Amino acid sequence: MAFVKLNSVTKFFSVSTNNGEAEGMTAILDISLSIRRGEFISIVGPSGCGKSTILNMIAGLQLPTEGTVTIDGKVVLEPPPVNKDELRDYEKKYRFLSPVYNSLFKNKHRFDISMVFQDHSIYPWKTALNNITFALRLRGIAKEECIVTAKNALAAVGLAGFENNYPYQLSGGMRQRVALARALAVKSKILLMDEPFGLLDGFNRERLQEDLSAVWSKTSLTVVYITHDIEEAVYLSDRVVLMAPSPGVIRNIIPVELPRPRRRTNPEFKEICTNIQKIFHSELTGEYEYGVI
Ligand SMILES: Nc1ncnc2c1ncn2[C@@H]1O[C@H](COP(=O)(O)OP(=O)(O)OP(=O)(O)O)[C@@H](O)[C@H]1O
Repeated sequence: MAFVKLNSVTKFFSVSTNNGEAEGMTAILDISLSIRRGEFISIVGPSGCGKSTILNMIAGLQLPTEGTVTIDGKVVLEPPPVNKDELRDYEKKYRFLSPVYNSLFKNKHRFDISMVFQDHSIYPWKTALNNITFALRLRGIAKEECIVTAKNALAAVGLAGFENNYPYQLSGGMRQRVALARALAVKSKILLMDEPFGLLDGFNRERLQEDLSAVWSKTSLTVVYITHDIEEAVYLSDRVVLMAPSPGVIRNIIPVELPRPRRRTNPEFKEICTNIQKIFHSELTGEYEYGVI
């Protein structure tokens, strides 16, 4: 059964032209996608095809223009009402979007989602440990438990011994590990990752992919992962969703049925990567680089 579901979702943005007139653009058109609980799914596609827009709608940060996004059968975000009284109820209903409200309304329904972005988004004035304990404290967890959980999360991503380092005392890869540790520590059910390793060098990126895959295998976390890197998508995912632009649509969904941990040198692994590249070659025109779209 689908855990995260996009039902015929279209997203339309209005933008202003050079002469100040409003103009519309359809970022994604009629997208349907069902993601199983505990599944690791990657969305791959050229720049501007709507990958981040999909992630934002799952997170409840953007509202679909048409269609719905549901998590566990519940609509993530409904259009705001025009009537003032109804608006008050609407705001109450969607308080879960703020972690502070999450801790205040623990027993109310909420969608447990963590996000990791390309720029690590960790607080520069807090140590690695305190970046994580802060997120846990917001969820109403007791101080002592926060410290234990944060230490374990840092150890899980290879940062034991760096608890008291500030972000400026860590490398880019280590900072991204802190962001990953924070996302894992809060024990959300869904992890949304928007090109999280995109700024790292090849060596660091591969190490982080391996660690993410190992950590994910031990959880029941549902992951939606955005990348431009086909090899990365095949390494990490149960299924790879291929998108095409203008407007953004799903072209193909490719299952990756290889045992884990995966080996990039495995001929079957390479074959899947090559097949996906072929699909892109046949679908798209324009600039194309080996392995990265
Ligand atoms: N708030 C917005 N207002 C107007 N247009 C937007 C807005 N957000 C996104 N778009 C447009 O929607 C389209 C899809 O954007 P989106 O960021 O989802 O693409 P993407 O596939 O994630 O791109 P990239 O790989 O470059 O990050 C783009 O053409 C973008 O310009």
